[in-house]
Amino acid sequence: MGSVAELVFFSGTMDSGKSTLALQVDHNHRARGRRGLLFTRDDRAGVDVISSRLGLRRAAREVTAETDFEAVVAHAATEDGGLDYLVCDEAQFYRPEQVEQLARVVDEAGVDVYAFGITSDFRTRLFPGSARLVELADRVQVLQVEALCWCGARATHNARTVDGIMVVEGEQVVIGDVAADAGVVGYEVLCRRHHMRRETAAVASGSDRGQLRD
Ligand SMILES: Nc1ncnc2c1ncn2[C@@H]1O[C@H](COP(=O)(O)OP(=O)(O)O)[C@@H](O)[C@H]1O
Ligand SMILES: Cc1cn([C@H]2C[C@H](O)[C@@H](COP(=O)(O)O)O2)c(=O)[nH]c1=O
Repeated sequence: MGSVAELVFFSGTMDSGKSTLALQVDHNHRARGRRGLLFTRDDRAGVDVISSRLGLRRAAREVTAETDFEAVVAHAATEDGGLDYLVCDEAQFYRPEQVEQLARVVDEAGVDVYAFGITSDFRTRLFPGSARLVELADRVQVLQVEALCWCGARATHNARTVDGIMVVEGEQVVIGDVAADAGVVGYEVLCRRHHMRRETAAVASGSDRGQLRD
């Protein structure tokens, strides 16, 4: 507020509180009279919504491949009295060009951008949108709440399971959840050691469903 605008990337594994923090940041800025917009892409709960596992939920604008953030901000400046900040959830799914637009929104229009997303996919590879955010952000902030691996260590990586078995091949984007009843495709957060060993909680407990898939 009154200071130089920033592009901040809040990064963490799945289930580390990113969407909760996104809605808290929006709440705090809005409470002080700042004008902002919420964006997301492919939230688990559906389109046009940011949802947190703590139960918070707010309407948001759905980002598509066509979304042009500079145009949105320019339009708001002429029609709606301008914007002070953008909150951008699921930013890993944004196109690198859209992240560049966000950087220009900060530098040329003085609008703060708070982006939230996972850095790497189930193969431990960077999402293109997250890579661009790491490259361009003024600050990359790791979430304070530590998601934990089944062994108790800090979870740093996201594993994907298909029918309960960890996989390392497949489409980069498959919307899903970490809940035990997540469906055919699920996710589990692990420490690096157990991600590299492909040891999910089910494998560690020796359950039938927790076998290794070649
Ligand atoms: N029943 C619960 N009680 C307390 N905290 C919870 C509960 N369910 C989820 N959480 C918290 O919410 C976090 C997930 O928040 P969320 O914003 O949905 O994460 P992300 O967007 O990073 O996937 C969990 O790490 C946990 O701290
Ligand atoms: C690891 C990984 C995740 N996804 C998807 C799964 C979820 O829909 C989102 C992450 O949401 P969250 O709010 O951070 O829990 O990303 C994916 O498509 N591909 C992956 O490799």
